[in-house]
Amino acid sequence: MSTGDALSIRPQHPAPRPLEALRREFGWETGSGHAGDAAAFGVTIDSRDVREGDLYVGLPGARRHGAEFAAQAERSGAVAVLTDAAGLEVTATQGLGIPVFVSAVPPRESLGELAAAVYGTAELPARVFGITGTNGKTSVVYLLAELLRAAGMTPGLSSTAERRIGEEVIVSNLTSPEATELHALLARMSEKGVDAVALEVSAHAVERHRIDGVRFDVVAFNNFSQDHLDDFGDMESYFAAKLALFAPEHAERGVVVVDAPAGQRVARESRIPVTRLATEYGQDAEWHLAVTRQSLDGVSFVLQGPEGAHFRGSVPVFGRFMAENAALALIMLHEAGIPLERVAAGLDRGRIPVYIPGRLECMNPETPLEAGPRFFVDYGHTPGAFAAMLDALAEVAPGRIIFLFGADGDRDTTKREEMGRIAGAGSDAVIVCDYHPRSEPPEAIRAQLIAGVRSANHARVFEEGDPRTAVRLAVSIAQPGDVILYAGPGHEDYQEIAGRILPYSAREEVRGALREAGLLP
Ligand SMILES: CC(=O)N[C@H]1[C@@H](OP(=O)(O)OP(=O)(O)OC[C@H]2O[C@@H](n3ccc(=O)[nH]c3=O)[C@H](O)[C@@H]2O)O[C@H](CO)[C@@H](O)[C@@H]1O[C@H](C)C(=O)N[C@@H](C)C(=O)N[C@H](CCC(=O)O)C(=O)O
Ligand SMILES: Nc1ncnc2c1ncn2[C@@H]1O[C@H](COP(=O)(O)OP(=O)(O)OP(=O)(O)O)[C@@H](O)[C@H]1O
Repeated sequence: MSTGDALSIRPQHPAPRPLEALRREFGWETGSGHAGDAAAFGVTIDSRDVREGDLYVGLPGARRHGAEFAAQAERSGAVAVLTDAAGLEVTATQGLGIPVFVSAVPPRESLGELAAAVYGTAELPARVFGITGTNGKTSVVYLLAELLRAAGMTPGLSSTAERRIGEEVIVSNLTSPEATELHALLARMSEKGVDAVALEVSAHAVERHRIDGVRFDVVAFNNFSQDHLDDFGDMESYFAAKLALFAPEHAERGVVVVDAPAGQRVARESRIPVTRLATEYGQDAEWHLAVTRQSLDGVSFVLQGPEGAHFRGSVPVFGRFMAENAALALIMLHEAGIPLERVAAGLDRGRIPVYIPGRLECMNPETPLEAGPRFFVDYGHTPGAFAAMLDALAEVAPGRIIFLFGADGDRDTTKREEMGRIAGAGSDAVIVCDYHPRSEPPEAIRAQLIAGVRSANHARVFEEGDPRTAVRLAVSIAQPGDVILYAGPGHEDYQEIAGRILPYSAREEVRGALREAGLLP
């Protein structure tokens, strides 16, 4: 079941929270109206997501003040508004019939605790797992869910691709939901008997109080490389936002991949106890991972930890880093007191049957390599992800590598040349197409990417703005045994061009192109 157009998943049986009690607990002033004996059943910061009985929180934003939407929230059933002093002024002219409360501290700073109070999620019976890092968070979340299922548990998850509780699914627009959405989701998970929750935690989420009010049993850090410099300004601030997750106010304990200096620094500077994973035996760590076999169809590994803890298994997705993602997820379970033997008992010879939507997803796994190319669709959009994927492919690709990609408009522009350079250095042919140009001229974005590719002075470069044509061009130049990797769109089903959201599914397009070429039935 999908939840249609709703912006958030809500509990079906919310308890009433008297407004006056909330007002006193959080120390709000009454700006206008009276709480009376009204009660809130939910809380949201988005007027478009208001349900009957909600407390609407009008936050200042980059473009608008949320208080501007208070009247709209009232029309949709909000029973009260919470805002700041500036927001109170904004509401003064709206003729509201519901009370307006004013918080002395910026309301965002207490949003997590407020949402936990409204939805009753401050103490959860479920174990909660969180993963942060630049690349691979979504993959780790799906692996966690699969391993928890194997251990006999009922997982719920929140990732860039979707929020999921069993068959109840909502497509996400943020990697990490706002606190109000997150606590509503957790409340619904509790209703559905979820006993383990896997959450992707972006740096934005830590910095913008989106995870406040959640107590993680185990958090993990996998890797760190350039991304989001448009938001964080520099790498140190971006790093600091991720490191801040490793603090007692957020989590009990942590797991850190220490192959690279960033991970070693997280392990050193963490304010909670951490255990370390290394993929090199020389590296000082409690856990070590060794890849034992790999092919285009997946990777097998052995994981060894303290006091004889070990796991031998495989993942049906290629790349050493996928083994690392799986190892990280396994250690997180171990740290939460779920024995690896219990996980193994729920699997067939250690095979983790994970499906990660749009992450190195092979669109034609049945095509014999001697009959045609294999086409993968991926969500990678950072230099770090490109390097990891292309290094991994270099180890397993039987033929040439054809790399198809574009880059986000209106987002971190400084990573484009490096993405192009890595694409050029690691592939035999590169096709540069459009991704989400947004308000930028698409040809200017392509030119930056192509300059990067040419700086590697290696691959053949094709420019084809229309991704539908680019996909077909890739199929037409590929030979049996070649691998085509289309990085960027992953699971997405839209393209954002000049303020318009247009339907576009890379996966559907690739399937169509493969069918036209006789490579899919
Ligand atoms: C650039 C940015 O961070 N924008 C976020 C921000 O929007 P804003 O400040 O521009 O908000 P605004 O449009 O001025 O509106 C102000 C307030 O009015 C409310 N509003 C607005 C319009 C309306 O009709 N009704 C209404 O209630 C909004 O909910 C908001 O609370 O506040 C919104 C509500 O809190 C966020 O949803 C929105 O995230 C956008 C969608 C976004 O793309 N954020 C990115 C940067 C992000 O968070 N990314 C990370 C990392 C992803 C990764 O690692 O790959 C993530 O976790 O997703
Ligand atoms: N451990 C890893 N190290 C480096 N790259 C990885 C790793 N795991 C996955 N990747 C690459 O990064 C891409 C994005 O992976 P994934 O979506 O899991 O990351 P993410 O951190 O969730 O990113 P986002 O928050 O933008 O969704 C993958 O498709 C793959 O190309």
